[in-house]
Amino acid sequence: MDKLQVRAAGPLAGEVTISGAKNAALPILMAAVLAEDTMTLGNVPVLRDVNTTIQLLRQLGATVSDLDNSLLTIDPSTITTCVAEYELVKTMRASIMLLGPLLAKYGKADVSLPGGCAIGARPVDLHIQGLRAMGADVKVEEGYVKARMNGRLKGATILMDVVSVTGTENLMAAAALADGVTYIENAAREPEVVDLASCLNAMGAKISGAGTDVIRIEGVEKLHGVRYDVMPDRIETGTYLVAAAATRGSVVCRQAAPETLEPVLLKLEEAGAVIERGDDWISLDMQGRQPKPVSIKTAPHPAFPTDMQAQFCTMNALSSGGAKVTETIFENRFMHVPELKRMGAKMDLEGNTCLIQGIEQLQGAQVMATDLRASACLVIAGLVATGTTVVDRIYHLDRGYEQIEHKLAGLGADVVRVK
Ligand SMILES: CC(=O)N[C@H]1[C@@H](OP(=O)(O)OP(=O)(O)OC[C@H]2O[C@@H](n3ccc(=O)[nH]c3=O)[C@H](O)[C@@H]2O)O[C@H](CO)[C@@H](O)[C@@H]1O
Ligand SMILES: C=C(OP(=O)(O)O)C(=O)O
Repeated sequence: MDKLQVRAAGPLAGEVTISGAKNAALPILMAAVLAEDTMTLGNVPVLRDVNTTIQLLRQLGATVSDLDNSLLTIDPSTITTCVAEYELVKTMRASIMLLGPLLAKYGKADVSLPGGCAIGARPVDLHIQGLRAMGADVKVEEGYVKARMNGRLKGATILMDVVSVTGTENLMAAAALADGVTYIENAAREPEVVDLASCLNAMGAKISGAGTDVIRIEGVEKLHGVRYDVMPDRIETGTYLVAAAATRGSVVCRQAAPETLEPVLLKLEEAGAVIERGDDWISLDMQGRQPKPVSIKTAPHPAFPTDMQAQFCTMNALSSGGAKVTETIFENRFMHVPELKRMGAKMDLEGNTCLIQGIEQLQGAQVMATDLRASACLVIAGLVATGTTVVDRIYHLDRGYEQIEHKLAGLGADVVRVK
């Protein structure tokens, strides 16, 4: 199993090119199922989750090219089965986003239940309720969500009890081919929802309101293939910005989307970073200063993203004072805290809040990555720790960060992958 060996090498400095967003690429790849002909997707990140999605689509019978220079073609017209098997689904929760598109296009879908994961139970009840509201017969049997619809789904008004990103995406994609108008109320407003809506609209869908909490989808009979470029990854961008801040360094993120990252940039400024932004770049400069503590509370967009919480825990652990980090989205997303404590961090959990007292330096240790962003926060910790930090189980990291060791090395970090 691969590990990352990290040693402190001073402040990070330089430029890093941001990849396409995992959380936009995955729903867009799954929504390709809705097209009548070939989709050509650009800026697709080379990630384990993208690879899993390619395998899932091929298992359905779709003709999918190999990922070449961030380009991927998907011809869904060769699909022969609507079953997404457990073996692949269990490795990636986002597989549930095949449910809506398969059901809308073929009238049936059997998608394995993804199960719980390290950060929380993550039920899919809202996905199921929404499809039922559109007239589908949906059962959970033998570990599978089995959905059936005779004819087209029917437009409906769906009120989401909880703001759900993939729930909104699944239902929006399904409604694109429904008969009539669907309203999704209390919809997720994340930029990745907007990117999926833009892709669907380019395919011929009639979606308005994406990015607000009410999305209107006027169903159409058919969608066609298009060429579409996936948006930049705001969480990858935020991770490199925090890595630079924690090391008291500087970084320029190229091919980024600053407008998708406002809550993170504001908190980095509060930490003392000098931030500048252009159309597609963001720079951060700590001018050698130790980060100031910043308290955060995660919540749905446009508030502070849960996917940046772990990285901010590390930055606060190295800050000049005390901070409070509150997680409101996932019930178990502090698995990194005991690992950071093994590196000498001063932090304590009280319910869904982590109380952190910053110190000057952490100590290298062997640590275990438990989920994607927890892994990233441990790598950042290693960049400023004495001695060597070995981060185990980095297959989590490979789900969401393209070539992290090469990108960090480009910024002057001493990070090596060991087999
Ligand atoms: C592939 C992808 O885009 N993943 C992102 C997506 O995950 P994902 O879409 O799975 O997360 P959700 O937005 O659905 O989860 C938000 C909350 O809603 C709850 N919930 C969700 C669905 C449901 O049917 N019932 C229910 O109760 C969840 O348990 C959680 O407490 O948004 C999360 C929150 O921004 C991010 O951390 C993930 O990186
Ligand atoms: C939790 C995440 O992803 P997923 O929903 O794919 O598990 C994440 O990207 O931080």
